[in-house]
Amino acid sequence: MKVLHNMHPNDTKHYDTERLREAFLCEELFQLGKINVVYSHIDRLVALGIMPNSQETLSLDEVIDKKSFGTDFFLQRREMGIINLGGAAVIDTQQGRYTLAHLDALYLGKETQNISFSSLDTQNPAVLYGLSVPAHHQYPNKLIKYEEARKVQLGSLANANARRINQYLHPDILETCQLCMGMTELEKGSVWNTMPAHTHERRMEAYLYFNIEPDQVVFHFLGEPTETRHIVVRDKQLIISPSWSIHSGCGTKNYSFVWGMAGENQTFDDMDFIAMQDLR
Ligand SMILES: O=C[C@H](O)[C@@H](O)CC(=O)C(=O)O
Ligand SMILES: [Zn+2]
Repeated sequence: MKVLHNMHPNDTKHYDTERLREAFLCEELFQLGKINVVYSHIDRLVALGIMPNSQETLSLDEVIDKKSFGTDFFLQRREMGIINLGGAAVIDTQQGRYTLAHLDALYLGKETQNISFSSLDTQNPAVLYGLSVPAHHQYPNKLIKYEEARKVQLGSLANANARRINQYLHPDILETCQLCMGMTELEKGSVWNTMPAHTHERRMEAYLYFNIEPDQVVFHFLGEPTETRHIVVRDKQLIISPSWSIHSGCGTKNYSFVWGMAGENQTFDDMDFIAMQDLR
């Protein structure tokens, strides 16, 4: 398990490229036949990269033992959201079996047990991206198909930021303790996400970029609004963004990303937008 620590904005000003990448970026979350786990001390968010091959089932309990989390099983005091970025997947739990097509999502509430993952298509393995945060109430498990996600159209081609936001774990779709999750798809010819940039003091955010071809990159912008830095991000890499940091990106071509938020509220519109004149 990879552990990422908190960073202070005053320290972050002095980070060089290597140190920035160590603190904010996870380069290799997905490996075929494996479950990879990243533990961030920011809001105790856990990111999981789960890539079952079609021959074997991957069980969460085999990777996350009692010692790593101090509980009898992973979701004893946590909730989790999963979005499938690959081929069809089956997720089995003691509470039920769920089939996820490409870009379907699943919410697993507190106390869900015996979770395992498998791929249905031998040619096209499932790529399951999970986020988990502490939870103190049990809400029902729920499959949210791509078509059922709440759609929001933002930006314009003239501003190179036309994009569709798909909200899966959102208060209008289902109740969760704190986790919110969605996926943003940029239209062809659009390259900017989340500009004008914002912060949200009460929530951290995680960005998992995908649909980036090998010869393309995204420049992810972070830092305090008056002390911005960038990290070059490639396909299926994860950025952890503390609440004081902007989180925005510009690609060499259109791309997609999964965003997830955790913290003390789920009020999407309490963001502090940064005026373009104030960015530095
Ligand atoms: O606080 C909200 C998150 O940053 C994302 O919803 C932003 C996003 O997906 C976008 O603007 O494209
Ligand atoms: Zn945000």
